[in-house]
Amino acid sequence: MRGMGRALGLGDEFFLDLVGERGGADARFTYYPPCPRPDLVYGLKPHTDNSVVTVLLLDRDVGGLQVLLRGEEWVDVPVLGRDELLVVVGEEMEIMSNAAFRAPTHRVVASGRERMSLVLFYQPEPHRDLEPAEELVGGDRPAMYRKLKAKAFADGFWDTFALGERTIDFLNIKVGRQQQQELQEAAGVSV
Ligand SMILES: O=C(O)CCC(=O)C(=O)O
Ligand SMILES: [Fe+2]
Repeated sequence: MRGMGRALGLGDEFFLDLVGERGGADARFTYYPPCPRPDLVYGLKPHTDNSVVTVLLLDRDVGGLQVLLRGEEWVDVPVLGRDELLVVVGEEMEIMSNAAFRAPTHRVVASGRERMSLVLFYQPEPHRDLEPAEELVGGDRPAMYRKLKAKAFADGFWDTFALGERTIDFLNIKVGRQQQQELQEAAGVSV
């Protein structure tokens, strides 16, 4: 997260300060049993993560994780035969960064071999407001998401996952063009 703040010219502590010190991380350990008909089912269906960032310890031997590129092409995350950590941007970072970073859709395809992964979903402190950082909102880049509590966002995840939607869409957080103009006018920014 330090690198992400630095990449946007906002300093190392920027995102760490926004999420707070007591945000914590949910851990998920997933065992994917060998699947006799991998052509019929997913290991894990397409989704975006409900996190600021997700850190995955991938199975060192068996692949299956794929990322959707440009909304059309599934690309395999390579298996390198050693312990690898992969950092995935979550939807909460997409909101905080005003879409400077976007949460990628990803899935796990089933295979005939067993597979394991260990995943940590880093969360903001639940009482924090989740909203585009004002440093990343300007005249030519209006706020793309409206404010809500981090806890309200986190609570939306399982319904969202069941429906196969993004939490941002399910909770209707995206701000339309008209609303962006109103918000900017209220903030005294000319459009
Ligand atoms: O098991 C994996 O490699 C990915 C797991 C994942 O995307 C998730 O738990 O959200
Ligand atoms: Fe995921």
